[in-house]
Amino acid sequence: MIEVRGLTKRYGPTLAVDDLSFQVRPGSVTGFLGPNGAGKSTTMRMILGLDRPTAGTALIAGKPYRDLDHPLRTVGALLDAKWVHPNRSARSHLRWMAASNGIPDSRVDEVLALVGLTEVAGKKAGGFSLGMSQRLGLAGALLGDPQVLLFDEPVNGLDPEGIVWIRKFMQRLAAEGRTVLVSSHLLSEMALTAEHLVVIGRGRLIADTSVREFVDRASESVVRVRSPQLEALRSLLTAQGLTVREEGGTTHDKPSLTVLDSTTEAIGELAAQSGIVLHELAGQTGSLEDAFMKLTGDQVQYHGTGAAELLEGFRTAPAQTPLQPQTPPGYPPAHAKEAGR
Ligand SMILES: Nc1ncnc2c1ncn2[C@@H]1O[C@H](COP(=O)(O)OP(=O)(O)OP(=O)(O)O)[C@@H](O)[C@H]1O
Repeated sequence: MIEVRGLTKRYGPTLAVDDLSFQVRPGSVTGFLGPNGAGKSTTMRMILGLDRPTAGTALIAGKPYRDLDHPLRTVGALLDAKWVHPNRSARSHLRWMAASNGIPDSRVDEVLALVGLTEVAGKKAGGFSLGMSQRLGLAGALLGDPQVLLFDEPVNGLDPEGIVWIRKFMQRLAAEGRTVLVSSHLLSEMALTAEHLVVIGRGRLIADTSVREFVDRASESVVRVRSPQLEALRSLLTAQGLTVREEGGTTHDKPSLTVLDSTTEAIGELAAQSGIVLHELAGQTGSLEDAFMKLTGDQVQYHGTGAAELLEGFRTAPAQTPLQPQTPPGYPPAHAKEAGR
């Protein structure tokens, strides 16, 4: 279990994380979703004791990271997969990590097998592809067999095969009863990976909801309707206060109306009462972006930005910048304590 309460981080004039509260429960993958710069990495770094909050607390298994007796046995994290000594082999990298955390050597070969790196365990990690580096990072996160796992944009830059592998791996870890928090700026990826979503924008909580609910909101909202009496239908619907948009009307596509925030039942009955003939009446599965827009309208305005601008961040987000410092928890052991945090 991860519990974040009133978490706030200010970097000079930038409020990176703003009074954020949420819980991450065991047994399912929780997606931590937000556009680039929303504050996901900062939040994760505070949870992992790598950054000190300006206000608020982040607890893992009921304690701040710095108070954990065995950090690596409690929480594992994959922040930056390229954080390895390039001349070390995968096995010696993990052995060094295990030794400095009081974890028996035998666990190293177990985790190498878990992530499918046994055959290349003796090879220098510096020559690994991004996908292999991600697996090595995962092996490191799993060394202490922790119940809580955090992954920051784990599929960034991976090929489709690597993405599916990581996704299934995270789901398996959750199915074993672990608490899994995974950040992403991609709605579509999270819809496939996570069961629960914590959505943030500009450092603030926007939604804390199941993926199913999130998707349902999208599918409920839009109805497409065609009629030979399109103008009469449009007047009828707008008189009811509904938002109506005309679509199509090209040689390939007959004109239709898209009605927001209504149902096929309501529109069918209205049309029947007015004697309007319908040629098509279909509930449309809205995109996740539609659901996001619906869900965030007010909060987005609160931040003084348009929903479209925020969504633009989801669609055209540039590659993630590396985290600073690039140090996973437990490296070196009790480093947070030594730093006096
Ligand atoms: N060390 C730092 N010093 C100053 N500003 C920072 C620092 N780290 C993050 N920020 C700022 O805090 C805000 C949140 O950044 P953060 O990296 O947490 O967002 P994010 O959601 O993880 O996005 P990304 O996916 O791009 O990493 C941004 O405006 C960023 O520029």
